[in-house]
Amino acid sequence: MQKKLQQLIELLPEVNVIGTTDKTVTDITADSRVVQQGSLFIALKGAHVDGHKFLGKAAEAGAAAALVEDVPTVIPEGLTLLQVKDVRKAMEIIAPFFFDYPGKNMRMIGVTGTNGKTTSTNIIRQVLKSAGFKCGMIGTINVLIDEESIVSHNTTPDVVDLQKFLYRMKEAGCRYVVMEVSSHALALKRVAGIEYDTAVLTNITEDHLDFHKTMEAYREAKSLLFEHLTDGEKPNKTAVFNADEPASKIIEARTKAAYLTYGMGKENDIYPLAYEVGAKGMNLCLHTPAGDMDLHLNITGKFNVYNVMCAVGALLAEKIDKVEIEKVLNGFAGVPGRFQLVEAGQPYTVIVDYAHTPDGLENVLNTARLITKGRLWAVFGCGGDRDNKKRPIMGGIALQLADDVVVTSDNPRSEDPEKIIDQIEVALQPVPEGKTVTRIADRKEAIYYALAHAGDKDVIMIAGKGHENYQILKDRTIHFDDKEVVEEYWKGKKA
Ligand SMILES: CC(=O)N[C@H]1[C@@H](OP(=O)(O)OP(=O)(O)OC[C@H]2O[C@@H](n3ccc(=O)[nH]c3=O)[C@H](O)[C@@H]2O)O[C@H](CO)[C@@H](O)[C@@H]1O[C@H](C)C(=O)N[C@@H](C)C(=O)N[C@H](CCC(=O)O)C(=O)O
Ligand SMILES: Nc1ncnc2c1ncn2[C@@H]1O[C@H](COP(=O)(O)OP(=O)(O)OP(=O)(O)O)[C@@H](O)[C@H]1O
Ligand SMILES: N[C@H](CCC[C@H](N)C(=O)O)C(=O)O
Ligand SMILES: [Mg+2]
Repeated sequence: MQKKLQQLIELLPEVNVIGTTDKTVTDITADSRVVQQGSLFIALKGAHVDGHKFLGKAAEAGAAAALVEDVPTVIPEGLTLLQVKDVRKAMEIIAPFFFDYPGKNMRMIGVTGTNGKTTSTNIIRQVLKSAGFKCGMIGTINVLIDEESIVSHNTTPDVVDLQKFLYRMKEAGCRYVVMEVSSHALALKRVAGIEYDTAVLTNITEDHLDFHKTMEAYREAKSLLFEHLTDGEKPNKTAVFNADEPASKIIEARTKAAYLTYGMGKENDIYPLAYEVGAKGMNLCLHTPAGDMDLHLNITGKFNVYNVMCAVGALLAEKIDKVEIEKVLNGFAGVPGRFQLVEAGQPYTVIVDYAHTPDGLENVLNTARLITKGRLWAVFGCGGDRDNKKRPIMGGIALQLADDVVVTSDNPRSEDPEKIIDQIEVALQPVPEGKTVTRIADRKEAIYYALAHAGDKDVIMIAGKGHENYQILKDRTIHFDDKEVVEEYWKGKKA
């Protein structure tokens, strides 16, 4: 992929060019560490550092030009500067153009909502693959360029990385892309230049208020996916809504696209005729416009009934065969770290789950209660540098729904772990008779405590970090994996 620098300059309405323009741009990036010979380096002012600091490094690495807001006193030799008022706006224009708008050549399915995106997108991808389509996927755990897996840093990457991934997917022959579209991505326009074919809403519950400030602003960000669905040239757009999510009605009124609804009520296009939740799976009979589906799933919980309906909605919007959907759903093994049972030879049940929001925690504890014959344990914490309003709410939910609560650390990031726990603990008192609350900041010790004190019939829910194999501390990131901690404990016990 390459473009003449002059072509990029012509895209920008107001630009001050310093240096020669007769150059070829071979790549674009906002990270000086990956600049190659001929790259256009985009200097972004980030939350931690100003990308303008790295103009020298970019030039040394061979950058042909740089997109900047500020012109340095000493311009690195050989670097052409494109000075604009707003680098982010310019980047939203340049990135999709540079990669020839790859989203136009593939069917794009975007899934937004607070919880359930990773689960639903994984189901959708597996069905599309099984139906014979090469498929790209972008989400919290990984980016998949057909079968090639790349570990994710964000749920939805920034505009340049996103367009680069889409380009690689197009080159790999992908017919479909299914992606998680986070509210950050919508608010920060990371998805600029993408025209979706099918847009899906899971739910909107409390999270990310550090960023959006109010639930209304959070909903408005999610709404953008649907409001802009019919912009552009692609035909046959469909929105898929969770009718049990109150925000759906508001958003529905704002989209001009045709839509499908799913929910518990019979007035919806997709609804359950019956379901039965078990420890390791569930039976689900689903009414759909393509006929009833008889499903025997390896994932469980009412929240997963919603995720299945959401995925089925997207797949039917894409006119995928019902038989194919049923076949794949019946074999779907679940997503790592989502209600994942850990088998380490222990007498009780241990579940690792990614619940890091009040709604997520409530759902998984309610589901776990259905399969608990003894006491229900909740081991959890809350992430640092994230919405702190959710902390006492999650504390209250844990105390209400579990018998034994062990409050610990999640990813403390730059915050003091003890102070985060203080904010959760506000809601962990008074402790009702028959329940216990234990505070252990060290996550490994907290998990060990639950493992050492649980009875044979108990269920231990270790929530918040799911698939994550790291813990982000103030000064460093360490290897940490909830599942491994459980396995190590039991290995030691048996030795
Ligand atoms: C608050 C936020 O969104 N931050 C994102 C932002 O980072 P930042 O502003 O801190 O960047 P920075 O470190 O200050 O660097 C500024 C610029 O200098 C560049 N740089 C930096 C160092 C260097 O040596 N050379 C260099 O060029 C960086 O590449 C960057 O372009 O730009 C980075 C690169 O695109 C993102 O990875 C990063 O997401 C961080 C990791 C993050 O935690 N984001 C969360 C809040 C987020 O976006 N979450 C949503 C929702 C999650 C969900 O609910 O599923 C998501 O979509 O992930
Ligand atoms: N439909 C749902 N409704 C409520 N909670 C859910 C739902 N699906 C999953 N959960 C809970 O949320 C957790 C995260 O699920 P998942 O990873 O599918 O969501 P996500 O939207 O991708 O999350 P993230 O925004 O962090 O990427 C699960 O581990 C479970 O606890
Ligand atoms: N995508 C979410 C994941 C949170 C996971 C949890 N373990 C935490 O660190 O808070 C976020 O960045 O807010
Ligand atoms: Mg996700």
